[in-house]
Amino acid sequence: MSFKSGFVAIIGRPNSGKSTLLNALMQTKLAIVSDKPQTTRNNILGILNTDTYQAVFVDTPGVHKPKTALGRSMNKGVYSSMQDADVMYLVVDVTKPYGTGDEFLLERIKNTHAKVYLVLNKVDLVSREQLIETHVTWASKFDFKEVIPISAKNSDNIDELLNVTIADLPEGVQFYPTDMVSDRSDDFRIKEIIREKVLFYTREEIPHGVAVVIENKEEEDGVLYLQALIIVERKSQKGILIGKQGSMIKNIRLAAQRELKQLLGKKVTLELYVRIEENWRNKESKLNELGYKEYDE
Ligand SMILES: Nc1nc2c(ncn2[C@@H]2O[C@H](COP(=O)(O)OP(=O)(O)OP(=O)(O)O)[C@@H](O)[C@H]2O)c(=O)[nH]1
Repeated sequence: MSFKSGFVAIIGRPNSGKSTLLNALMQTKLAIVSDKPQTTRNNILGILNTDTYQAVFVDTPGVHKPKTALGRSMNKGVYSSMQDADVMYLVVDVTKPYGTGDEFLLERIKNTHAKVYLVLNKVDLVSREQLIETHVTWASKFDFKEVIPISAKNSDNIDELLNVTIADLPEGVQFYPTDMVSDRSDDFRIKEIIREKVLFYTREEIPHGVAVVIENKEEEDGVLYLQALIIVERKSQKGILIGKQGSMIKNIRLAAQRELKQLLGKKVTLELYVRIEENWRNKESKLNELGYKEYDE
C-alpha cells in the first residue's frame, strides 16, 4: 500500500471545540481549551504518524468579526491554513443555531480546494431530533464531502472521523520527521498553559486582554525555575488578576505549576508577575513580539 500524507485544517467559529478535537485526534493535549471564545490565537500543528500515513492536523483560531489587530491576525492564520488544506473539518457546535457568522465562513470555504467535512460536535449535549435538525439545516447550505457527528470531549466517533480522513488524503511523502508531534516548542506550551489557567479563573474582558511572556527559565538540581509575565491592558485588570491579597494570581500560579510539572516531567517552581501594556492588541510591534503575527507578510 502506498504512503499517504496531507494537511487537515480544523476550522470553525469560536468555542466550537476545535482544540478539544485536535487533542482527541492526537490523544494528547497539544492545544489549550477553555469555555471562553477566542482561546486559540495561533495555528497549532498536530502530526499523526503511522507506517502508512502522516496526517498533519492544523488547529486554528475561531473565525470571528475582528475588533482588534490581534483578531485580524488570528483570522489570517485561519485563511492561510484553509488554502493549504487537503481536507477541512468545519467544526460546528450543534447547540448553537446557524447564523451570519456561519454564512460568512461558508463563503470563505467555497474558495478553497479542500474536501470539506461537516463535523457536528458536542452531540452529547443534544437529542437525536435536534441533531438531525442541525444536520438538515447545514446540509442545505453546502455540499459537504462527509458529515460526521462527534463528541470531541468524550472522544466519541473520533476513530470514524480519522478513518474517513485517511482514505481522503493524497498519496505522497511525509512532510515532517516521524518523531515530530507538533510544531510548537516547550516555551510556547508553557505560555499557553499559563494563559489557559488565566482563562479558567477570569471572566469578561480579561481573557481577551491577556498575553504571557517567559522572562526567565533556569534549571538547577532537576528543578525548573520559571518566571513569567502576564500582560494585561488596564490597571483594573491587573487588580482583578492579582485578586484579594493575591488570591487570584496564587490560584493561577498553582494550577499552571501543577500542569507544567506533568508536561515537562520535572519539578517546576513558577513565579508570575503582572504588567500593564495599554491597548497591546492593537500595537503591531507588540503583536510581533508576542508571536501573534505569524501570517502577516
Ligand atoms: N459537552 C461538550 N463540550 C465540548 C465538546 N467539545 C468541546 N467542548 C467544550 O467547548 C468549549 C470550547 O472548546 P475549545 O476546544 O476550546 O473550542 P475552540 O473551538 O478551540 O475555541 P476557540 O479557540 O475559541 O476558537 C470548552 O469548554 C470545551 O470543553 C464536546 O464534544 N462536548
